[in-house]
Amino acid sequence: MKQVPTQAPSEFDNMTSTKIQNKVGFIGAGNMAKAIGNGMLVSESVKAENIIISAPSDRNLAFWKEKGVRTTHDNAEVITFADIVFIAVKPQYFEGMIDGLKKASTLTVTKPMCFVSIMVGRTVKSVTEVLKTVPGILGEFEVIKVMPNTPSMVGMGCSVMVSDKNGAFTSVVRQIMELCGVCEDIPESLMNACGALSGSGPAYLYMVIEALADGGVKLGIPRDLSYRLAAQTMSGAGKMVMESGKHPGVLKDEVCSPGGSTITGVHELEKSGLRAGFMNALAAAANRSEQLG
Ligand SMILES: NC(=O)C1=CN([C@@H]2O[C@H](COP(=O)(O)OP(=O)(O)OC[C@H]3O[C@@H](n4cnc5c(N)ncnc54)[C@H](OP(=O)(O)O)[C@@H]3O)[C@@H](O)[C@H]2O)C=CC1
Ligand SMILES: O=C(O)[C@@H]1CCC=N1
Repeated sequence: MKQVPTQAPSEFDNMTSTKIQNKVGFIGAGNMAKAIGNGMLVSESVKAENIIISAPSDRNLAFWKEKGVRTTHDNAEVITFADIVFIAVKPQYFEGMIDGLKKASTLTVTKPMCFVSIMVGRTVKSVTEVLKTVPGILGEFEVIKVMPNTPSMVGMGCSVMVSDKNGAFTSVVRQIMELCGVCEDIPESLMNACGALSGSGPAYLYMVIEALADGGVKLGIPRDLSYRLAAQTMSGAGKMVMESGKHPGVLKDEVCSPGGSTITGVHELEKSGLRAGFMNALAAAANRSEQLG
């Protein structure tokens, strides 16, 4: 598929950089690790030499090597090097990853550490209990749960975080997430719901962009232009909700002239069950997160 060209300035251009001295590691080097790591690197808040990342294969490591980040296939090396370690593997692979750490004869750490779990479904308690079974992790550690999203890659991330307010690493982890966008504190009871909304949400909204663009193409708009118009319209509508202080229903009403074209389109969307579709999608995603935990 052709990439959608854009002239939009990066959100990173507006950021003031906060210097973070901690050594940060990632176990797992895929989409989400890249998105958070990119935020740290582009904002120049964490030096590349203070970051380490591991994955079993080389598939995703080239991206990091190019940026001067230390890479390894050994998860124990990440824990030995870093004091903040993001667990960025799929939840289904967590136990396998832990089994590897239990067997790692090179792993003996006594320093205070923080593990940031971004795994969908896994609770702070369950991650803490599993990490406690690793004999080489001998020091005190805290576990922070973060549910990020992939727009972190462009500084427009929306993360939620569950942490101990008095934890030694809480504020620096929040700072890291804020390098990639916004980060809200939530109670853990809302984690799967927030994951379904902001964690999974980009996928649903990309589908909306695709659908709007297809609608445009059907009406004769060239595809590239159609994607640009759809994406910018989505971005502008989000900004209006954030900045105007108006209820989204009021903003919708401002677009719908009486007897006009938009209300005619709104009627079709209501007939298609759009709102119920989104509500059902979020409920299904939250339910699946629960199962994965
Ligand atoms: N993608 C998203 O939008 C979001 C994802 N998340 C969470 O983030 C986590 C990662 O997801 P995502 O980045 O999309 O997944 P990816 O599949 O893109 O990446 C997973 C990474 O884990 C690596 N991996 C697999 N097994 C191990 C292991 N034993 N030790 C070390 N690394 C391992 C893979 O290695 P290799 O490179 O060799 O394949 C890969 O680099 C998941 O837990 C997910 O729930 C949370 C919010 C949003
Ligand atoms: O689909 C998933 O499992 C992950 C969690 C939130 C977004 N992606």
